[in-house]
Amino acid sequence: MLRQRLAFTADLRSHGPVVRIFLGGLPLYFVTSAELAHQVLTGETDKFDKGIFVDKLRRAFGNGLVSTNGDFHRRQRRMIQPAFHRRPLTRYSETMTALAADLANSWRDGQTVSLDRVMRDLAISVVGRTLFSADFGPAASAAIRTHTPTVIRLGVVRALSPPGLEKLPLPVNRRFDRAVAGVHRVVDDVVDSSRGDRDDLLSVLLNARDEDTGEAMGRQQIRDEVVTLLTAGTETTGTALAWLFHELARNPLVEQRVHAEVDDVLGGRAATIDDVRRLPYLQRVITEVLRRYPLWIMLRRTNTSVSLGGARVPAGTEVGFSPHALHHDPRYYDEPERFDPDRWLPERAAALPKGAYVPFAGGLHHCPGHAFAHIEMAIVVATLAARWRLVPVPGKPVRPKVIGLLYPNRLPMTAHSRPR
Ligand code: HEM
Repeated sequence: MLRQRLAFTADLRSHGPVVRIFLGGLPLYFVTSAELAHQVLTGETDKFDKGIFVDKLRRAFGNGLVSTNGDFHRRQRRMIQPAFHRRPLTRYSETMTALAADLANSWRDGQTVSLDRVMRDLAISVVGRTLFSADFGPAASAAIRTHTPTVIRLGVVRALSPPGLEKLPLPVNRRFDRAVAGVHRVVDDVVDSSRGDRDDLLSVLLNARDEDTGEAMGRQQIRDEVVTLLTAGTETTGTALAWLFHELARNPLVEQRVHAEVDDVLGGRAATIDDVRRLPYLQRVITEVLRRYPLWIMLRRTNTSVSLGGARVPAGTEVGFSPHALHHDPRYYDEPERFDPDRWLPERAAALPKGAYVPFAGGLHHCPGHAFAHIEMAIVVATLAARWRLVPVPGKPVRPKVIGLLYPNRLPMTAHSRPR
Protein backbone atom coordinates (compact mmCIF):
# COMPACT_ATOMS: atom_id res chain seq x y z
CA MET A 1 0.00 0.00 0.00
CA LEU A 2 2.79 2.45 0.86
CA ARG A 3 4.87 1.47 -2.17
CA GLN A 4 2.20 1.67 -4.91
CA ARG A 5 -0.21 4.07 -3.28
CA LEU A 6 -2.47 5.20 -6.14
CA ALA A 7 -2.48 1.81 -7.89
CA PHE A 8 -3.31 0.01 -4.63
CA THR A 9 -6.36 2.11 -3.80
CA ALA A 10 -7.54 2.17 -7.45
CA ASP A 11 -7.40 -1.62 -7.59
CA LEU A 12 -9.55 -2.10 -4.47
CA ARG A 13 -12.73 -1.38 -6.46
CA SER A 14 -12.23 -4.65 -8.34
CA HIS A 15 -12.73 -6.46 -5.00
CA GLY A 16 -16.19 -4.99 -4.32
CA PRO A 17 -17.88 -1.95 -2.72
CA VAL A 18 -16.49 -2.65 0.78
CA VAL A 19 -13.05 -4.23 1.15
CA ARG A 20 -11.47 -5.15 4.46
CA ILE A 21 -7.73 -4.58 4.60
CA PHE A 22 -5.32 -4.55 7.53
CA LEU A 23 -3.11 -1.70 8.65
CA GLY A 24 -0.42 -3.51 10.60
CA GLY A 25 -3.08 -5.73 12.18
CA LEU A 26 -5.78 -3.06 12.47
CA PRO A 27 -8.82 -3.76 10.25
CA LEU A 28 -9.81 -0.97 7.86
CA TYR A 29 -13.06 -1.14 5.89
CA PHE A 30 -12.34 0.57 2.60
CA VAL A 31 -15.35 1.73 0.59
CA THR A 32 -14.90 1.97 -3.16
CA SER A 33 -18.17 3.45 -4.46
CA ALA A 34 -19.30 7.06 -4.60
CA GLU A 35 -22.53 6.16 -2.85
CA LEU A 36 -20.76 4.67 0.17
CA ALA A 37 -18.17 7.46 0.33
CA HIS A 38 -21.10 9.88 0.43
CA GLN A 39 -22.68 7.86 3.24
CA VAL A 40 -19.44 8.01 5.26
CA LEU A 41 -19.04 11.76 4.73
CA THR A 42 -22.56 13.08 4.93
CA GLY A 43 -25.20 10.35 5.16
CA GLU A 44 -24.82 9.45 8.83
CA THR A 45 -22.21 11.94 9.68
CA ASP A 46 -22.57 11.76 13.47
CA LYS A 47 -21.79 8.02 13.40
CA PHE A 48 -18.30 8.63 12.06
CA ASP A 49 -15.50 10.37 13.97
CA LYS A 50 -12.03 11.24 12.78
CA GLY A 51 -9.84 8.12 12.50
CA ILE A 52 -6.30 6.96 13.00
CA PHE A 53 -4.66 9.66 10.83
CA VAL A 54 -5.57 12.42 13.20
CA ASP A 55 -4.57 10.28 16.20
CA LYS A 56 -1.12 9.86 14.70
CA LEU A 57 -0.91 13.54 13.81
CA ARG A 58 -2.15 14.83 17.18
CA ARG A 59 1.34 15.88 18.24
CA ALA A 60 1.28 18.29 15.30
CA PHE A 61 -2.32 19.51 15.12
CA GLY A 62 -3.40 18.91 18.74
CA ASN A 63 -7.12 19.57 19.11
CA GLY A 64 -7.44 21.85 16.09
CA LEU A 65 -10.59 21.82 13.99
CA VAL A 66 -9.46 19.00 11.72
CA SER A 67 -8.80 16.56 14.60
CA THR A 68 -11.83 16.92 16.88
CA ASN A 69 -15.37 15.54 16.99
CA GLY A 70 -18.78 16.11 18.52
CA ASP A 71 -19.79 19.18 20.54
CA PHE A 72 -16.25 20.48 20.93
CA HIS A 73 -15.72 20.44 17.16
CA ARG A 74 -19.12 22.07 16.58
CA ARG A 75 -18.31 24.92 19.01
CA GLN A 76 -14.90 25.62 17.51
CA ARG A 77 -16.31 25.41 14.00
CA ARG A 78 -19.06 27.92 14.85
CA MET A 79 -16.42 30.35 15.99
CA ILE A 80 -14.13 29.94 12.98
CA GLN A 81 -16.71 29.63 10.18
CA PRO A 82 -17.68 33.37 10.01
CA ALA A 83 -14.09 34.17 8.96
CA PHE A 84 -14.96 32.42 5.66
CA HIS A 85 -18.18 34.30 4.93
CA ARG A 86 -18.67 36.53 1.90
CA ARG A 87 -17.68 39.85 3.45
CA PRO A 88 -14.31 38.77 4.92
CA LEU A 89 -13.57 36.83 1.72
CA THR A 90 -14.01 40.04 -0.25
CA ARG A 91 -11.53 41.74 2.06
CA TYR A 92 -9.02 38.87 1.78
CA SER A 93 -9.32 38.95 -2.00
CA GLU A 94 -7.62 42.36 -2.05
CA THR A 95 -4.57 40.76 -0.43
CA MET A 96 -4.73 37.88 -2.91
CA THR A 97 -4.77 40.35 -5.82
CA ALA A 98 -1.88 42.39 -4.37
CA LEU A 99 0.31 39.34 -3.72
CA ALA A 100 -0.42 37.84 -7.16
CA ALA A 101 0.38 41.19 -8.83
CA ASP A 102 3.65 41.47 -6.87
CA LEU A 103 4.63 38.00 -8.07
CA ALA A 104 3.70 38.78 -11.68
CA ASN A 105 5.79 41.98 -11.48
CA SER A 106 8.79 40.18 -9.95
CA TRP A 107 9.52 37.81 -12.86
CA ARG A 108 11.87 38.58 -15.75
CA ASP A 109 11.39 37.24 -19.26
CA GLY A 110 13.12 33.85 -19.59
CA GLN A 111 13.51 33.38 -15.83
CA THR A 112 13.23 29.81 -14.52
CA VAL A 113 11.33 29.38 -11.25
CA SER A 114 10.59 26.38 -9.00
CA LEU A 115 6.89 26.78 -9.49
CA ASP A 116 5.84 24.35 -6.75
CA ARG A 117 7.90 26.27 -4.20
CA VAL A 118 6.73 29.67 -5.45
CA MET A 119 3.06 28.64 -5.33
CA ARG A 120 3.33 27.21 -1.84
CA ASP A 121 5.13 30.34 -0.60
CA LEU A 122 2.39 32.46 -2.15
CA ALA A 123 -0.30 30.37 -0.43
CA ILE A 124 1.55 30.75 2.90
CA SER A 125 1.70 34.55 2.44
CA VAL A 126 -2.01 34.70 1.60
CA VAL A 127 -3.12 32.76 4.70
CA GLY A 128 -0.58 34.55 6.93
CA ARG A 129 -1.73 38.02 5.95
CA THR A 130 -5.46 37.41 5.65
CA LEU A 131 -6.17 35.24 8.70
CA PHE A 132 -3.37 36.22 11.09
CA SER A 133 -2.15 39.66 9.87
CA ALA A 134 1.31 38.07 9.76
CA ASP A 135 4.00 38.65 7.16
CA PHE A 136 6.01 35.46 7.04
CA GLY A 137 9.56 36.21 5.97
CA PRO A 138 11.56 33.78 3.78
CA ALA A 139 12.83 31.77 6.78
CA ALA A 140 9.38 31.23 8.32
CA SER A 141 7.90 30.44 4.93
CA ALA A 142 10.67 27.92 4.17
CA ALA A 143 10.17 26.31 7.59
CA ILE A 144 6.46 25.75 6.92
CA ARG A 145 7.10 24.64 3.35
CA THR A 146 9.70 22.05 4.29
CA HIS A 147 8.37 20.79 7.63
CA THR A 148 4.68 20.37 6.78
CA PRO A 149 5.10 17.69 4.06
CA THR A 150 7.44 15.81 6.43
CA VAL A 151 4.80 15.88 9.18
CA ILE A 152 2.08 14.64 6.79
CA ARG A 153 4.32 12.02 5.15
CA LEU A 154 5.49 10.52 8.42
CA GLY A 155 1.96 10.75 9.89
CA VAL A 156 0.68 8.61 7.01
CA VAL A 157 3.50 6.09 7.52
CA ARG A 158 2.63 5.94 11.24
CA ALA A 159 -1.05 5.41 10.52
CA LEU A 160 -0.34 2.55 8.12
CA SER A 161 2.35 0.85 10.26
CA PRO A 162 2.04 -1.57 13.18
CA PRO A 163 0.87 0.20 16.36
CA GLY A 164 3.52 1.49 18.73
CA LEU A 165 6.09 2.34 16.03
CA GLU A 166 5.98 5.99 17.03
CA LYS A 167 7.12 5.20 20.59
CA LEU A 168 10.43 3.65 19.48
CA PRO A 169 13.65 5.73 19.41
CA LEU A 170 13.95 5.56 15.62
CA PRO A 171 15.49 8.24 13.35
CA VAL A 172 12.14 8.52 11.57
CA ASN A 173 10.47 9.52 14.86
CA ARG A 174 13.15 12.09 15.61
CA ARG A 175 12.59 13.54 12.13
CA PHE A 176 8.85 13.75 12.81
CA ASP A 177 9.44 15.52 16.15
CA ARG A 178 11.87 18.00 14.57
CA ALA A 179 9.39 18.81 11.78
CA VAL A 180 6.53 19.32 14.26
CA ALA A 181 8.74 21.59 16.40
CA GLY A 182 9.67 23.59 13.28
CA VAL A 183 6.03 24.34 12.44
CA HIS A 184 5.18 25.09 16.08
CA ARG A 185 8.02 27.62 16.38
CA VAL A 186 6.63 29.65 13.48
CA VAL A 187 3.09 29.51 14.83
CA ASP A 188 4.14 30.42 18.40
CA ASP A 189 5.86 33.53 17.02
CA VAL A 190 2.67 34.54 15.21
CA VAL A 191 0.42 33.97 18.23
CA ASP A 192 2.81 35.62 20.71
CA SER A 193 3.25 38.74 18.61
CA SER A 194 -0.48 39.41 18.11
CA ARG A 195 -2.26 41.77 20.51
CA GLY A 196 -5.62 40.47 19.38
CA ASP A 197 -6.75 43.90 18.20
CA ARG A 198 -6.89 43.19 14.46
CA ASP A 199 -9.84 42.43 12.21
CA ASP A 200 -8.58 38.89 11.66
CA LEU A 201 -9.27 35.29 12.66
CA LEU A 202 -6.37 35.19 15.13
CA SER A 203 -7.96 38.06 17.07
CA VAL A 204 -11.28 36.18 17.08
CA LEU A 205 -9.50 33.23 18.70
CA LEU A 206 -7.58 35.41 21.17
CA ASN A 207 -10.77 37.18 22.28
CA ALA A 208 -13.07 34.13 22.32
CA ARG A 209 -14.86 33.32 25.57
CA ASP A 210 -16.47 30.02 26.54
CA GLU A 211 -20.27 30.32 26.26
CA ASP A 212 -20.81 28.68 29.68
CA THR A 213 -17.81 29.62 31.81
CA GLY A 214 -16.72 32.87 30.15
CA GLU A 215 -13.12 31.62 30.15
CA ALA A 216 -10.68 32.62 27.41
CA MET A 217 -9.45 29.98 24.99
CA GLY A 218 -6.21 28.41 26.21
CA ARG A 219 -2.93 29.27 24.47
CA GLN A 220 -2.46 25.64 23.46
CA GLN A 221 -5.88 25.50 21.77
CA ILE A 222 -5.19 28.73 19.89
CA ARG A 223 -1.90 27.29 18.69
CA ASP A 224 -3.65 24.08 17.56
CA GLU A 225 -6.21 26.04 15.54
CA VAL A 226 -3.56 28.24 13.94
CA VAL A 227 -1.35 25.25 13.02
CA THR A 228 -4.40 23.54 11.50
CA LEU A 229 -5.54 26.56 9.48
CA LEU A 230 -2.03 27.34 8.32
CA THR A 231 -1.23 23.84 7.09
CA ALA A 232 -4.73 22.94 5.82
CA GLY A 233 -4.96 26.26 3.99
CA THR A 234 -1.56 26.37 2.33
CA GLU A 235 -0.35 22.89 1.32
CA THR A 236 -3.61 22.14 -0.48
CA THR A 237 -3.97 25.42 -2.34
CA GLY A 238 -0.25 25.77 -3.09
CA THR A 239 0.08 22.30 -4.64
CA ALA A 240 -3.21 22.67 -6.56
CA LEU A 241 -1.90 25.93 -8.09
CA ALA A 242 1.37 24.22 -9.05
CA TRP A 243 -0.51 21.33 -10.72
CA LEU A 244 -2.74 23.78 -12.54
CA PHE A 245 0.21 25.42 -14.32
CA HIS A 246 1.65 21.97 -15.03
CA GLU A 247 -1.62 20.94 -16.72
CA LEU A 248 -1.83 24.18 -18.72
CA ALA A 249 1.64 23.50 -20.10
CA ARG A 250 0.71 19.90 -21.01
CA ASN A 251 -2.59 20.87 -22.65
CA PRO A 252 -1.95 23.70 -25.13
CA LEU A 253 -5.60 23.95 -26.21
CA VAL A 254 -6.70 24.43 -22.60
CA GLU A 255 -3.93 26.98 -22.09
CA GLN A 256 -5.00 28.92 -25.19
CA ARG A 257 -8.58 29.10 -23.93
CA VAL A 258 -7.48 30.28 -20.49
CA HIS A 259 -5.28 32.95 -22.10
CA ALA A 260 -8.07 34.07 -24.41
CA GLU A 261 -10.50 34.34 -21.49
CA VAL A 262 -8.17 36.28 -19.20
CA ASP A 263 -7.12 38.59 -22.04
CA ASP A 264 -10.75 39.32 -22.75
CA VAL A 265 -11.69 39.97 -19.12
CA LEU A 266 -8.51 41.53 -17.73
CA GLY A 267 -6.64 43.06 -20.67
CA GLY A 268 -3.34 42.52 -18.81
CA ARG A 269 -4.31 43.92 -15.40
CA ALA A 270 -4.43 41.99 -12.09
CA ALA A 271 -7.64 40.05 -11.34
CA THR A 272 -10.04 40.97 -8.54
CA ILE A 273 -12.83 39.03 -6.88
CA ASP A 274 -15.36 40.63 -9.25
CA ASP A 275 -13.56 39.07 -12.21
CA VAL A 276 -13.85 35.52 -10.87
CA ARG A 277 -17.43 34.96 -12.03
CA ARG A 278 -16.50 36.34 -15.45
CA LEU A 279 -13.91 33.57 -15.89
CA PRO A 280 -16.11 30.45 -16.24
CA TYR A 281 -13.60 28.46 -18.26
CA LEU A 282 -10.87 29.07 -15.68
CA GLN A 283 -13.30 27.92 -12.98
CA ARG A 284 -13.79 24.64 -14.84
CA VAL A 285 -10.01 24.28 -15.11
CA ILE A 286 -9.74 24.69 -11.32
CA THR A 287 -12.50 22.12 -10.76
CA GLU A 288 -10.70 19.67 -13.05
CA VAL A 289 -7.34 20.22 -11.30
CA LEU A 290 -8.99 19.41 -7.97
CA ARG A 291 -10.44 16.25 -9.56
CA ARG A 292 -7.05 15.09 -10.83
CA TYR A 293 -5.04 15.99 -7.69
CA PRO A 294 -7.13 15.43 -4.54
CA LEU A 295 -6.22 13.71 -1.27
CA TRP A 296 -5.03 10.15 -1.59
CA ILE A 297 -7.11 8.72 1.28
CA MET A 298 -9.43 9.92 4.00
CA LEU A 299 -10.13 7.94 7.14
CA ARG A 300 -12.96 7.96 9.67
CA ARG A 301 -13.83 5.74 12.66
CA THR A 302 -17.30 4.43 13.53
CA ASN A 303 -18.54 5.47 16.98
CA THR A 304 -21.44 3.02 16.79
CA SER A 305 -22.30 -0.07 14.77
CA VAL A 306 -22.98 0.93 11.14
CA SER A 307 -24.32 -0.87 8.08
CA LEU A 308 -22.15 -0.14 5.03
CA GLY A 309 -23.21 -1.61 1.70
CA GLY A 310 -24.70 -4.63 3.50
CA ALA A 311 -21.65 -5.16 5.71
CA ARG A 312 -22.13 -4.72 9.48
CA VAL A 313 -19.21 -2.64 10.74
CA PRO A 314 -18.73 -2.65 14.52
CA ALA A 315 -18.20 0.50 16.61
CA GLY A 316 -14.59 1.66 16.80
CA THR A 317 -13.65 0.47 13.30
CA GLU A 318 -11.52 2.45 10.85
CA VAL A 319 -13.36 3.22 7.61
CA GLY A 320 -11.70 4.86 4.62
CA PHE A 321 -11.93 5.76 0.98
CA SER A 322 -9.72 7.30 -1.65
CA PRO A 323 -10.85 10.60 -3.19
CA HIS A 324 -8.16 10.03 -5.82
CA ALA A 325 -9.55 6.59 -6.77
CA LEU A 326 -13.14 7.91 -6.90
CA HIS A 327 -12.04 10.89 -9.03
CA HIS A 328 -10.44 8.47 -11.52
CA ASP A 329 -13.13 5.81 -11.52
CA PRO A 330 -14.30 5.03 -15.09
CA ARG A 331 -17.80 4.32 -13.72
CA TYR A 332 -18.13 8.04 -13.04
CA TYR A 333 -15.72 9.72 -15.46
CA ASP A 334 -15.17 9.08 -19.18
CA GLU A 335 -11.44 8.87 -19.89
CA PRO A 336 -10.56 9.70 -16.30
CA GLU A 337 -6.87 10.25 -17.06
CA ARG A 338 -7.68 12.98 -19.59
CA PHE A 339 -7.51 16.58 -18.39
CA ASP A 340 -10.85 17.83 -19.67
CA PRO A 341 -12.24 21.00 -18.03
CA ASP A 342 -15.38 20.80 -20.20
CA ARG A 343 -16.51 17.69 -18.36
CA TRP A 344 -17.67 20.33 -15.81
CA LEU A 345 -20.07 22.03 -18.21
CA PRO A 346 -23.38 21.94 -16.30
CA GLU A 347 -25.09 19.61 -18.77
CA ARG A 348 -22.21 17.11 -18.65
CA ALA A 349 -21.64 17.29 -14.88
CA ALA A 350 -25.32 16.87 -13.98
CA ALA A 351 -25.17 13.05 -14.16
CA LEU A 352 -22.33 12.73 -11.65
CA PRO A 353 -23.49 10.83 -8.53
CA LYS A 354 -23.00 12.28 -5.04
CA GLY A 355 -19.67 11.20 -3.55
CA ALA A 356 -17.89 10.96 -6.92
CA TYR A 357 -16.31 14.42 -6.55
CA VAL A 358 -15.10 15.15 -3.02
CA PRO A 359 -12.01 17.39 -3.11
CA PHE A 360 -13.29 19.29 -0.07
CA ALA A 361 -14.78 16.24 1.74
CA GLY A 362 -18.33 16.81 3.04
CA GLY A 363 -20.59 16.75 6.08
CA LEU A 364 -19.55 18.19 9.43
CA HIS A 365 -15.88 18.41 8.47
CA HIS A 366 -16.49 19.88 5.00
CA CYS A 367 -13.58 22.20 4.21
CA PRO A 368 -14.47 25.69 5.49
CA GLY A 369 -11.83 27.16 3.16
CA HIS A 370 -13.29 25.92 -0.14
CA ALA A 371 -14.52 29.32 -1.37
CA PHE A 372 -11.33 30.98 -0.08
CA ALA A 373 -9.29 28.44 -2.11
CA HIS A 374 -11.38 28.85 -5.28
CA ILE A 375 -11.14 32.65 -5.18
CA GLU A 376 -7.43 32.56 -4.42
CA MET A 377 -6.70 30.13 -7.24
CA ALA A 378 -8.75 32.05 -9.78
CA ILE A 379 -7.16 35.40 -8.86
CA VAL A 380 -3.60 34.03 -8.85
CA VAL A 381 -3.91 32.07 -12.11
CA ALA A 382 -5.69 34.86 -13.98
CA THR A 383 -3.23 37.51 -12.79
CA LEU A 384 -0.18 35.43 -13.73
CA ALA A 385 -1.62 34.09 -17.01
CA ALA A 386 -2.49 37.63 -18.13
CA ARG A 387 1.22 38.41 -18.24
CA TRP A 388 3.14 35.12 -18.40
CA ARG A 389 3.21 31.79 -20.13
CA LEU A 390 4.92 29.12 -18.06
CA VAL A 391 6.88 26.52 -20.00
CA PRO A 392 8.32 23.30 -18.51
CA VAL A 393 12.10 22.93 -18.39
CA PRO A 394 13.00 20.10 -20.81
CA GLY A 395 14.54 16.91 -19.41
CA LYS A 396 12.98 17.37 -15.95
CA PRO A 397 10.05 14.95 -15.87
CA VAL A 398 7.37 15.79 -13.33
CA ARG A 399 5.50 13.08 -11.45
CA PRO A 400 3.31 13.04 -8.34
CA LYS A 401 4.76 12.16 -4.96
CA VAL A 402 1.87 10.78 -2.96
CA ILE A 403 2.12 12.09 0.60
CA GLY A 404 -1.50 12.10 1.65
CA LEU A 405 -1.70 15.01 -0.80
CA LEU A 406 -0.17 14.72 -4.25
CA TYR A 407 2.95 16.89 -4.51
CA PRO A 408 4.92 17.38 -7.74
CA ASN A 409 8.40 15.83 -7.27
CA ARG A 410 9.69 19.10 -8.83
CA LEU A 411 8.28 21.73 -11.14
CA PRO A 412 10.88 23.97 -12.76
CA MET A 413 9.19 26.26 -15.31
CA THR A 414 10.40 29.16 -17.42
CA ALA A 415 8.34 32.34 -17.50
CA HIS A 416 7.84 33.83 -20.99
CA SER A 417 6.34 37.26 -21.25
CA ARG A 418 3.03 37.28 -23.18
CA PRO A 419 2.54 40.03 -25.78
CA ARG A 420 0.29 42.78 -24.39
C1 HEM B 1 -7.59 23.55 -2.85
C2 HEM B 1 -7.57 23.82 -1.58
C3 HEM B 1 -8.13 22.97 -0.48
C4 HEM B 1 -8.47 21.63 -0.47
C5 HEM B 1 -8.37 20.64 -1.62
C6 HEM B 1 -8.94 21.33 0.87
C7 HEM B 1 -9.40 20.08 1.26
C8 HEM B 1 -9.90 19.81 2.52
C9 HEM B 1 -10.46 18.54 2.92
C10 HEM B 1 -10.56 17.30 2.04
C11 HEM B 1 -10.83 18.64 4.22
C12 HEM B 1 -11.49 17.56 5.08
C13 HEM B 1 -10.46 16.74 5.77
C14 HEM B 1 -11.10 15.63 6.58
O1 HEM B 1 -12.25 15.75 6.98
O2 HEM B 1 -10.42 14.62 6.86
C15 HEM B 1 -10.51 19.97 4.65
C16 HEM B 1 -10.71 20.45 5.92
C17 HEM B 1 -10.27 21.67 6.34
N1 HEM B 1 -9.75 22.69 5.57
FE1 HEM B 1 -9.45 22.61 3.58
N2 HEM B 1 -8.86 22.46 1.63
C18 HEM B 1 -8.39 23.48 0.86
C19 HEM B 1 -8.18 24.78 1.23
C20 HEM B 1 -8.35 25.26 2.52
C21 HEM B 1 -8.12 26.62 2.92
C22 HEM B 1 -7.69 27.74 1.98
C23 HEM B 1 -8.32 26.66 4.27
C24 HEM B 1 -8.18 27.83 5.22
C25 HEM B 1 -7.60 28.95 4.94
C26 HEM B 1 -8.69 25.33 4.70
C27 HEM B 1 -8.97 24.97 6.00
C28 HEM B 1 -9.47 23.75 6.38
C29 HEM B 1 -9.82 23.42 7.76
C30 HEM B 1 -9.66 24.32 8.98
C31 HEM B 1 -10.33 22.12 7.74
C32 HEM B 1 -10.87 21.30 8.91
C33 HEM B 1 -12.38 21.45 8.96
C34 HEM B 1 -13.08 20.58 9.97
O3 HEM B 1 -12.60 19.47 10.25
O4 HEM B 1 -14.13 21.02 10.47
N3 HEM B 1 -8.70 24.52 3.62
N4 HEM B 1 -9.96 20.67 3.60
